[in-house]
Amino acid sequence: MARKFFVGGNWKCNGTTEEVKKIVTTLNEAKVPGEDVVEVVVSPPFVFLPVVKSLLRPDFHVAAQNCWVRKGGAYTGEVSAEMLVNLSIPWVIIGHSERRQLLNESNEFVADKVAYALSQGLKVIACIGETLEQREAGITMAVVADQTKAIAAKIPSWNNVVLAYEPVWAIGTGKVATPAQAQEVHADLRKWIHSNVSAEVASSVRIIYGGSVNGGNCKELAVQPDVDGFLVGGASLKPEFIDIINSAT
Ligand SMILES: O=C(COP(=O)(O)O)NO
Repeated sequence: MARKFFVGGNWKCNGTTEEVKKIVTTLNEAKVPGEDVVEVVVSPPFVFLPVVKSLLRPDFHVAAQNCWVRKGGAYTGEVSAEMLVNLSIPWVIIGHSERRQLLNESNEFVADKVAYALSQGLKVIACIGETLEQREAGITMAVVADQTKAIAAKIPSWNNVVLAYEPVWAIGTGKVATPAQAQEVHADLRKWIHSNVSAEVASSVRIIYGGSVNGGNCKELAVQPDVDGFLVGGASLKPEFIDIINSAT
């Protein structure tokens, strides 16, 4: 089954109003393939979601970088899925490794968040990935399978889920996974989904790669059969993000 290429831009905790407006101008002026070829979703910090959404070209979409695990209420500092829906924000990134590590978000907690966000009608970029220690210990597949299993156990459908494999050792380090490393994990993840979810989901779910993707390395990654796109951090704040979008296969 042909899977539409997906390019996400995770702006993380960066930007001012002026800076995000400049990025949006660059995106709006970019010459890129149509939505039938590549799905582009940019993810500014919460505070800039309304302004980015109001200025962004209609064929690109926005995501929040997180949302709360249940209905809003006495949860100081949190942003609920309902609030994102109210702002017509269609996507949300959940389980990014920076949150798993810095805020101790467990596999279960991430899975509950994915399930709740889907239940409110959001589309989810669900992040998984192993640490350098886990890779060096040879347990990469066990770790990402556990992370995926927790999510699979809690969601009724994968229709609105994009799975982002982001090896922690490649995030922000400039040490991108080789095409072979990325393809190996993506293929194993698709096999795991085939055996534990369904053949249909395995062939249709997009598995995207994140971790030091840039304009120079995106093409050799994009041609890998089980790499369906990217979740880009640092480079999504730069004009080279357009090159990454244009690497869509
Ligand atoms: O965290 C990342 C990747 O970040 P970098 O591209 O800066 O490695 N995506 O969500």
